Amino acid sequence: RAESHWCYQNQVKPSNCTCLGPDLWGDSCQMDHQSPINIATAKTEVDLNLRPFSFSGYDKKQKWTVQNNGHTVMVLLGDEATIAEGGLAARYRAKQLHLHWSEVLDWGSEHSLDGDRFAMEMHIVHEKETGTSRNAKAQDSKDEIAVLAFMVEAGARNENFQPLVDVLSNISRPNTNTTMRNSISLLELLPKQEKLRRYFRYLGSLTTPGCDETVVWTVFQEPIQLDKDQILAFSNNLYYDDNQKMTDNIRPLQPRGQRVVYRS
Ligand SMILES: Nc1nc(-c2ccc(Cl)c(S(N)(=O)=O)c2)cs1
Ligand SMILES: [Zn+2]
Repeated sequence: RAESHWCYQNQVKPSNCTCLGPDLWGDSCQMDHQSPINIATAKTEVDLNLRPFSFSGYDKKQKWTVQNNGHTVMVLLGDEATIAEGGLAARYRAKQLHLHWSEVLDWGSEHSLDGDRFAMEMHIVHEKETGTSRNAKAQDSKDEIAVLAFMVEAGARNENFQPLVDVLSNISRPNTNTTMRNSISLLELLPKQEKLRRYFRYLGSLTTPGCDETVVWTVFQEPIQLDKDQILAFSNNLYYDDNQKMTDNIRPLQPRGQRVVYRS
């Protein structure tokens, strides 16, 4: 029997075991420092080391490759942008950004803040810059990956996202790629920089298999705004496979356990 691939709950068909839903994900997915989690803001602890981030190359306008990989829409960021500070132990290089979403506008984020969920959640995935020496490549450190997570809420139209929204119809089918016509910079996709001083920090995992517990998470308090049509464009143009719309590509909340969530 062909190896069943992982999928989200709404893709699991009782008829035949087409794919493995979140309860059946393997690798590290059943361990106890997993993501996403609900962030109970009153229980977070201030950490004065959580200084503002310094963004380098985030202002560079790029024409990015965008792909539908069967689980999300992923923008390949070409190793040109890095982050440092922000309480991180090293500089991290931006590799890709992708999103999670729903057609239900208060259901589409992976993390929740005091139980509130948002229309979407955008993840910018970075890898730790290691020194040139080989032994610095500790692949299994708890902070090998740094993800910057931004909530997206329905509100004003966001012209900066339109170049991405416009190409979604070109990559409706899984395993298709396209290039964004207009070039935009990462910085233009984010809330204004002065709003990025307030964020939450905890150690967790990838929210997709193998769920490696190697992610230092940053969840920003300030949401990005897109208008309803822009948000719904993701569910209406993208497909998991031949006949199922890509929507609700969100992992269920995981137990926080004894982990402390810090705030800047
Ligand atoms: N093939 C795919 N990979 C991902 C992915 C990869 C790395 C990371 Cl870090 C993440 S997440 N959601 O934890 O930010 C998702 C999604 S779909
Ligand atoms: Zn993600």
